[in-house]
Amino acid sequence: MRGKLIIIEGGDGSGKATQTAMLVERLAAEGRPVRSVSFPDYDSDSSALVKMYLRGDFGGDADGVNPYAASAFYAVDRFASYQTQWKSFLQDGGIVVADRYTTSNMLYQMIKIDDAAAQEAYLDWLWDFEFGKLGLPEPDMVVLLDVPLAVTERLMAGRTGKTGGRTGDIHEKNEGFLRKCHDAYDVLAKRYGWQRIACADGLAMRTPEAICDDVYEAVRALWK
Ligand SMILES: Nc1ncnc2c1ncn2[C@@H]1O[C@H](COP(=O)(O)OP(=O)(O)O)[C@@H](O)[C@H]1O
Ligand SMILES: Cc1cn([C@H]2C[C@H](O)[C@@H](COP(=O)(O)OP(=O)(O)O)O2)c(=O)[nH]c1=O
Repeated sequence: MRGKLIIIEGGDGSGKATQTAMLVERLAAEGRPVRSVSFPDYDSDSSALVKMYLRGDFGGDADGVNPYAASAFYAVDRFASYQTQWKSFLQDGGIVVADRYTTSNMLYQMIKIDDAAAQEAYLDWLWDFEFGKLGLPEPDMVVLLDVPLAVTERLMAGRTGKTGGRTGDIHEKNEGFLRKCHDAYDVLAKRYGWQRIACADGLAMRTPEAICDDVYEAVRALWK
């Protein structure tokens, strides 16, 4: 029987890597077969075009890079990861916890499009492309780490990019991007029924443990 695919989604620095690791640890402690994956898969050659994109090789302004092309770079990176690393694990009943997934394309690429009807068309295309045409598995649950914009900005200060650019990737350079992302959360969380987890109390982050408790509670519904 197929296992479960759980996505941990959120803005840059929202705690995805932290919560992914904590959730995996908790599920493993219950004796469940579980592993994590992370996208982009920077360790794999399949992320080459994503790295070129984030470095600015197709243009230093992310808004100027065709969202369909950029989506395809990330989607084929996921395809390579799925086929070579975790397809059989999931199909044999394993639980896969993913730090980012198709949901990140929904967020970061959709916001390059201004027109609402064109955004809808993009989302429909993306769903069909990744889950239909490429045959990637649809998530069983998407957990959105909900961090207010002001808190995100504070957390991100001082972080450096992972893709080799001295000042971070082209998304991080684009200030408007962060705000647009937060606005898009609402739309996407409602449209796709994502589980929102409040990660801050006012301007302060809640502890990773408190957030993990809420993530775990949400995820438990998958086995009820
Ligand atoms: N609940 C939290 N409160 C304070 N700091 C946190 C919390 N969760 C994560 N962090 C820290 O914030 C930074 C970004 O976290 P990380 O899990 O790498 O986020 P992401 O994967 O979303 O970029 C790290 O330095 C991490 O230790
Ligand atoms: C996985 C994925 C990431 N992205 C974007 C989100 C980030 O801005 C960028 C790099 O992802 P990531 O390295 O996870 O960013 P960060 O560590 O800054 O949180 O790629 C997409 O646009 N589509 C995708 O499918």
